[in-house]
Amino acid sequence: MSKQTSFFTSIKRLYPHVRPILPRLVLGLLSALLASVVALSIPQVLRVLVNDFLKPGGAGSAVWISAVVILVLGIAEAGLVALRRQFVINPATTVETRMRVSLYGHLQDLTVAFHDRWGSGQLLSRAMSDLNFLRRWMAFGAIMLVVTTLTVAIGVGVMFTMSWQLALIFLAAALPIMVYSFRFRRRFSLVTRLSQDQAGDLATTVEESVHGIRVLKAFGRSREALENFNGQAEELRQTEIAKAKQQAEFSLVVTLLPELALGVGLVAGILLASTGELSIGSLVAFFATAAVVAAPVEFSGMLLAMALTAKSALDRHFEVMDTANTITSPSAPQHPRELRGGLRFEQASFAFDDGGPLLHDITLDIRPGETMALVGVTGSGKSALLQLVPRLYDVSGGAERTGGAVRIDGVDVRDFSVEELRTVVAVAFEDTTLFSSSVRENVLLGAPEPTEAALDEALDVAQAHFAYSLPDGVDTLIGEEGLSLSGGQRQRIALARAIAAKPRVLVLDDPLSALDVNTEELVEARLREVLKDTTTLIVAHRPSTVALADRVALLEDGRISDVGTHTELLARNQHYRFVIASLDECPKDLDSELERELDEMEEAGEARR
Ligand SMILES: Nc1ncnc2c1ncn2[C@@H]1O[C@H](COP(=O)(O)OP(=O)(O)OP(=O)(O)O)[C@@H](O)[C@H]1O
Repeated sequence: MSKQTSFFTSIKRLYPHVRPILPRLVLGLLSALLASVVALSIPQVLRVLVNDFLKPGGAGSAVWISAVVILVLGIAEAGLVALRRQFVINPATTVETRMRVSLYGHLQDLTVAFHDRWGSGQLLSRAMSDLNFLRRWMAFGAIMLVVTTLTVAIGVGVMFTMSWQLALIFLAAALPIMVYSFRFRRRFSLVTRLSQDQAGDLATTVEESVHGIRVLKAFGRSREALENFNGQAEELRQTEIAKAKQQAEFSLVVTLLPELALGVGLVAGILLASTGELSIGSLVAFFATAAVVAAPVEFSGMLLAMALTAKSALDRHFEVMDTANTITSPSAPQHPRELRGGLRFEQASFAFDDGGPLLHDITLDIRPGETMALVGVTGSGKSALLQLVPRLYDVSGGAERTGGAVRIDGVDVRDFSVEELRTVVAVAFEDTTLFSSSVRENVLLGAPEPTEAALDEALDVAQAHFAYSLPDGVDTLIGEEGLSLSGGQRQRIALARAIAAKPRVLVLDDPLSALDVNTEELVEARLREVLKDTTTLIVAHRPSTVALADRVALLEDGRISDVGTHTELLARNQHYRFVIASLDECPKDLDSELERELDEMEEAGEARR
């Protein structure tokens, strides 16, 4: 949670967004203000009517004229209120949309480490309900707060001109209201922020359970999920009740005190009128004005609550917007003299924000066009290491660059422009994400030339021919809103996406894990052809994936402990044998496998001679 800021410090930050629509907001404000002035002038018509005409011998036509004037003023007031709406609604929705788009853009820029820390529901509630509330506040709450304050100030001024004694009684009632408002502001700020955060957590729970619905059902946990949700929803309900109670208490005070003042004022007014110090017309006009002033005062509880909620929504918005993106392009990006795809880790170290050191002193050289498999026990940091290449995470050491480096053709990946780096490097993860669009758009997402031929080639290499048989072929909508694909199908589309990007460096995180053995063999055969010119770093969880590689790097205790061919490592590295033995479908007898591999190599050597 961010540090506490004052109301005006927070609201001031809205100004750059509001500046373009300021003229219309001012027009809206003027309309509302004029509506209040019109409302305040109605009692003055009454005053003139009572003082000058409602007496024996007074002109009867004056009553009709007054009625017509009051009617015209009433219509003018209604027209001005409608005009306020007209002026502000459109621009306020524009501000809301722009702020939402800039939030979305910033979320796209922010690092993966940021997204690891933030629950999706918290971001969702900021992008949707907080900004929605801000729009309503700009279009209504903020304007009415200014108008109300001015109406009360003008109204009290008018009341003073009519009777300073009665006006003082009203002012005396305002003092406790001000003290109470101050206390209310502090308590309400806390509770409104709590309710927004709880709503965000609730949204995260909904999102998680919708995504995990199969697991919840399969493990029969739907009931527990419901109980957990119920608990969270109940917490939010309690907070909302606390909010409503505080608002109700405030409304009680701001309604009761002016009414009390009205009662005391009535007695004092009659006394003053009986002594001739106050005319009957002024007394009537005073109370009519007091009624006009009391309405916005009673309204002020709601307006204050709205303003505090808007402040809290803005604070939540800027918590995200103020988070700096630490993975950015340098001011003077560098390019390799010749892009060949040589990938080098130089004493690279890495730790997740909330974890201890995971990788240290990683040194590994992958030649241009070489395919290197990365093998290590589960949790050893293979995926983390891969993600350093496209800078999904940066090596440790920050700006001082004390945590080693990852280089492509000699250039530190931090010296590339991020856009260029991500065209040089393409990735496919085991856990695939497809977007709600067609197969074609998913596959050609990063393709330099999004042609039909590129699509066909990528689908062919990834053995994703099934895409042509989908209801609308490659134009079938897939992803969350589209047709559900099997795990293996999804992986093949994700692999096709990485291939279609035609990268110099391909980073694959066990991308074949969900394929059956036959399909995997076919994909591997085609991949071998395609990978000839592409430097590839591939996490291998299966011996068959290891077989795809020219060499294998062994990740052990946070460093690369050995590099060599599969056969070399089998022959000399005990830990490698242990890791291979623990992989799925591993050959049970590694010694026989080693002998067989060596025989094959010997035969191949003799054949060449
Ligand atoms: N976003 C994260 N924040 C903090 N810690 C993480 C994060 N992702 C992974 N870890 C931790 O870092 C360690 C290495 O994770 P990583 O996924 O790189 O391992 P791996 O070798 O790829 O594992 P596997 O073979 O099971 O896929 C694990 O202990 C994991 O719990």
